[in-house]
Amino acid sequence: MAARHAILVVDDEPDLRTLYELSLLREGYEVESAGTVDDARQLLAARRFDVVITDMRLPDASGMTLVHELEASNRQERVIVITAYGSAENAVEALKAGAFDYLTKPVDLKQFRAVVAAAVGRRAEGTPVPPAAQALDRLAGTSDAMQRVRAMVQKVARGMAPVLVHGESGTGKELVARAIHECGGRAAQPFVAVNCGAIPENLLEAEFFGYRKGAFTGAAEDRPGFFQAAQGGTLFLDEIGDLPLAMQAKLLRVIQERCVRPLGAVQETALDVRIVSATHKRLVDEVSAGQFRQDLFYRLNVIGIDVPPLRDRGGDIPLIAQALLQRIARDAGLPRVPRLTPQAEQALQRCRLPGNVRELENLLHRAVTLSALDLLDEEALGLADASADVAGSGRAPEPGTPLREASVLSAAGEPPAPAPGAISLTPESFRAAADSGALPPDLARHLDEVERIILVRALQEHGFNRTAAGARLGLTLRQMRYRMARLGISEEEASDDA
Ligand SMILES: Nc1ncnc2c1ncn2[C@@H]1O[C@H](COP(=O)(O)OP(=O)(O)OP(=O)(O)O)[C@@H](O)[C@H]1O
Repeated sequence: MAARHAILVVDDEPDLRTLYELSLLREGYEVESAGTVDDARQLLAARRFDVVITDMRLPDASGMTLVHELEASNRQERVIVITAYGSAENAVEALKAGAFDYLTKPVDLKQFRAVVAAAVGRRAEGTPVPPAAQALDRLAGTSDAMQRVRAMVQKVARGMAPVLVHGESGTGKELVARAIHECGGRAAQPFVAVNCGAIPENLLEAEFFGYRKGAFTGAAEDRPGFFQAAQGGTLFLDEIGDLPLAMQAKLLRVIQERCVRPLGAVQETALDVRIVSATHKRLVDEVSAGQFRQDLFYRLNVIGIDVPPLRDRGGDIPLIAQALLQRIARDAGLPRVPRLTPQAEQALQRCRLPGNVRELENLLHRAVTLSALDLLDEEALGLADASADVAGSGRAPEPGTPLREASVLSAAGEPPAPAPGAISLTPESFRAAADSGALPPDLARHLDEVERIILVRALQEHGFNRTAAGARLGLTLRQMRYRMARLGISEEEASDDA
């Protein structure tokens, strides 16, 4: 039986009030009820509740008034609003104003119990959770933009409202999503991150919703999908803009109905999952172009958080670099955390980093790997010649002058690129590269770097047309997009393709 959490029910219809009360009492909650906003105010003035469940339409005022008042007075109560069928705008407005969650009339009692349990349950579980401050601290930077992002994270973490994080590749969208999860009441529950652009189209349903043994050829056993895996926690849908239209419709249904039916199953399972999605695309444009469902956009984008590109917060680079170096040193088991010389910090701030923080991270990783020194200068970063490459200039790189890329390649033991133009990497040149020079201390990262260089070069050769660059490398557009996203290659330059 649930702990004695106190719930206030506000509804002017006596029958409904009784229905909610009975249902809650049966779950072991302590319940009080009110028929008007004014009655509710009096009860709230006399004591604290854990949850307030309020109808939107009340005789003396709107349920929104209560949401606003509780929010303004910093009360701890979580508010669940009950909206009329088909009034999604009200639900969105309530979530934006700080409501924890909403239910639509006619209220399904199973869902009602699940939403109330979510509102009170997580607090009671007592599982140790990482302190919220840690999650926020991982988002380094003191710029106004980052402070705004952190404030938003803290604000939205408390509720269930779907959040859409927007920003260029590598800006830290996933870090923001994790911070939302860790700062909220779901921190002790799973955080499941899914790259929507990376899953082959024919597997999407099975991966998202799971399947039962025998549902299709090869389904040898029952398997839960991402939704089931995220039960009680957060599902992070990265690159949501890459989801094919047919799958968007299915996703919308699951989000609306809050239950999922695995392939081959008869029964649906109720879901308690918070959705945070991310995209580098302007989804509004995708909606106009008919590439993204408007109704799904509306569902996902209840709260929007914009993570600005690194060039717009260049002043944060030293702090972010320091945080990244700490992590790199820890992962590599280094006895001391390498530092940057002031000149190296300045060079980094002048540097064009289209791949944003991920590119900065790769660059530092490379420097730490290749330099035995604790103090990293411009040369160690491969930026000695890059001083003219001004951050924020918005200039496209000169064709054939991928400064950093060329320096990596030679550092990794391959002959430097003859600029301009591409090198054809024959099996022999691979062999030569692999045979000469030091063995990489981290093969996966080394291969990532090589892949990145090749992709960037192909993109440059093909005027940043991803389709053509992909075709040149034997990759489909989908594979190309995924690889670019994974390696933090800016889509900004590449987005003008056919
Ligand atoms: N403000 C920051 N402080 C410290 N590290 C950061 C910050 N922002 C991002 N990072 C780090 O940069 C890397 C890229 O971040 P993340 O994966 O969150 O970006 P993303 O926008 O989700 O990328 P993509 O669009 O390619 O999925 C990660 O290693 C992350 O930890």
